[in-house]
Amino acid sequence: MGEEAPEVLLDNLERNSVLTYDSDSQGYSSSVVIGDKIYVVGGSDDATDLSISVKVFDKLNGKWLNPTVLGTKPTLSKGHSAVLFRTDRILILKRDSSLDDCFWFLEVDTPFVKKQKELLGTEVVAWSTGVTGDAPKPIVISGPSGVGKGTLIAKLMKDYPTTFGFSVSHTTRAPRVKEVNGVHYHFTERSVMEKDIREGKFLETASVHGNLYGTSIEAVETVTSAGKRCILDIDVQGARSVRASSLEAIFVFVCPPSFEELEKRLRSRGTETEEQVQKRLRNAKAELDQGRSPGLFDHILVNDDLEKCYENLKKLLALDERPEASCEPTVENFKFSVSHSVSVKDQKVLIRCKNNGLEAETGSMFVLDLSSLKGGAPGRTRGLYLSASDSSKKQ
Ligand SMILES: Nc1nc2c(ncn2[C@@H]2O[C@H](COP(=O)(O)OP(=O)(O)O)[C@@H](O)[C@H]2O)c(=O)[nH]1
Ligand SMILES: Nc1ncnc2c1ncn2[C@@H]1O[C@H](COP(=O)(O)OP(=O)(O)O)[C@@H](O)[C@H]1O
Repeated sequence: MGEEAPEVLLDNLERNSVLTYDSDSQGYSSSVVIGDKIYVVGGSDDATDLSISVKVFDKLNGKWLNPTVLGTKPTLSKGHSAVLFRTDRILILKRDSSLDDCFWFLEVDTPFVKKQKELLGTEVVAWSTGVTGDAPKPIVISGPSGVGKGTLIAKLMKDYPTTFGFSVSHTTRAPRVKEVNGVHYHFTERSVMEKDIREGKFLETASVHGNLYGTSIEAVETVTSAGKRCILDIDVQGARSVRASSLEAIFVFVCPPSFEELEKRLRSRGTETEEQVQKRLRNAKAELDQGRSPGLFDHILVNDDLEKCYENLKKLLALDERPEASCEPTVENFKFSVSHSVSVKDQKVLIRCKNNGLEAETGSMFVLDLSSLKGGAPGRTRGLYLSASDSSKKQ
């Protein structure tokens, strides 16, 4: 990468505006000026990498910065528009893409990105997929070892396979006999996991019973991209981290009816050595105290009779009223067919779609309302509302 900004950028520095252009070598790129930096989004330097690239140019010292790019990147498209939103993120609208792949946010100065800049000591940007509607909240389930979290989650997944998806954590602990890599956990070497943590791939991590555990951003996105509600089985430290993150979730703590019963279940499961059982029981005492501490968990369930506890879990997830929770788009069969132009006003993005080869008047207009945005990196940006504007209804 050269040290000089492309001419096309320099021409537009003063206007602080978005520029979108076609380039033979790089495909479709756009640049957005924010403060002293220019964010160039689009194209790819590497023919094997099919994701949209991001470059950052520092106007103060005239140098390109090499940003750490976090989150799942959007794939290259036939073009896109880029608009600055709330001074800390850029909304990318991909052309010719379906509703679930159309809206992306490149966060450049959100609280999450600021924190990652401090942690990593580099320039950081983070991608977050935009989703229409208010997707159902993920569910965090915590509780001491042997209390029955896995049993309850397995029942939920079996009864509602299209509604729920399990966030497959990474761990450095050894697999148990019946555990499958990639299904129950991603079993990982400590050195690999530590490297991934440094690279910002995790939503949260914790050291539990002497091993590292963590929820990767990808684990959550795999579930949500499949249109399912994410279930996280994580310890109390992890729950605390998720509480502090932008992933708005429902937090459920599962308690045993007694400590003796917990010990009995843990031993009868037969998956741990005596030494490991002792360690888990010691940790259980602290976890039970923390689980009951105010403000962390929304619900506490006592898992005495399994069926009763399962019914209570379903009730609090409102499954009896809303069996197939979904996040229906507000505009059906939406697709930016060929090209579009955008403008932003009062947290609303006006999108003018042009039909193939026809006059602009025959296109359609949509309004993307961003006033109820929630979430964001790491994870998805929810609460986008798309509606057809009056002029498009006339057609
Ligand atoms: N923070 C965090 N905790 C996790 C994660 N995955 C699993 N755990 C927790 O790690 C603890 C030990 O899990 P595991 O070794 O499967 O044993 P089990 O709870 O006895 O079945 C449990 O409290 C899990 O909830 C994760 O990704 N992050
Ligand atoms: N309500 C319950 N009553 C009796 N045994 C239970 C109950 N819930 C779970 N178990 C059993 O307790 C053991 C531990 O459950 P598991 O789901 O593995 O716990 P966790 O995932 O919280 O470590 C398993 O053998 C499971 O079959």
